[in-house]
Amino acid sequence: MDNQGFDSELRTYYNDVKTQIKNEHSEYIKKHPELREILNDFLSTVMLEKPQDVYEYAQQYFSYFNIEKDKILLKPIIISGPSGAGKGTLINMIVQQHSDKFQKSISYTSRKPQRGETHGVEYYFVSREEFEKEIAKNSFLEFCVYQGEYYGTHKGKLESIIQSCKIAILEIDVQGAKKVHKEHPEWNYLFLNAPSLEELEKRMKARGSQLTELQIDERLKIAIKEIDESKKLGFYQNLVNDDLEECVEQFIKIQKTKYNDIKW
Ligand SMILES: Nc1ncnc2c1ncn2[C@@H]1O[C@H](COP(=O)(O)OP(=O)(O)OP(=O)(O)O)[C@@H](O)[C@H]1O
Repeated sequence: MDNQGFDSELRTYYNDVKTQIKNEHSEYIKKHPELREILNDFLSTVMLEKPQDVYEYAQQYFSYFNIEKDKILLKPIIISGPSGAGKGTLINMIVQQHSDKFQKSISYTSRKPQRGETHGVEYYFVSREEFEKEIAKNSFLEFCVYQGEYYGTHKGKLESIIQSCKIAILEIDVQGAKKVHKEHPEWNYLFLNAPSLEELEKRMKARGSQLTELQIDERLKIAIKEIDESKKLGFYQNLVNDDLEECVEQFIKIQKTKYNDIKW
């Protein structure tokens, strides 16, 4: 390439950056002799076995490093259900009572925190720009726009729950769950409902945040649609939240049958 057009100051700058990166890299390699070992071993076995599909071979070869002795990675649970069914209440109760087994997956959102909300508790509150950067990096398992704001499940955050050997619980609406199911049909999907539409309406009205009659009507219409669609999808296990204590018990009973390789 002809470098003559380069401004000399810019060239010096680039050279400095290049040297700096080179130094950083060699320092890192010096600190991690295992890197050379791993790569040498990998190349040697590739030369030895000469696989047809090197990508597939590499995937299998390196998956060995994920296996920690006795470490059991548990499938997440996706909970959907109409507004007012008690998803949030149920999840909080489960996580409080069984903190050794379950952990709530906290979503990212671009909306501003409301009074009393804390970053990392209700949501990870990020700016719209940060959220969009993460979308570009394909960091979300699923995301949606609700009332003009982004909401999504960050793969990295979810992975760290899975790696801690806990069952991650994700609250995701039916549309989001549909997307996740396409990628992970083996995960567990639970549809929580109130015992009746009347009870659903009662709970919506009883909630702190005052909803207008119109908003409640709107939510009930969406609820009917969601209940209908959940039945058609066929991958949900149904759970009715009538008495909360009983619902928690029922939830645990279901999970005992699904996760029988852990101590209950
Ligand atoms: N078993 C129950 N019996 C009576 N009330 C309940 C029960 N479970 C939850 N509730 C109440 O119903 C209301 C809605 O609960 P919650 O906010 O957990 O619902 P949600 O499904 O998470 O709704 P949204 O999707 O709108 O956030 C709350 O006031 C909660 O205290």
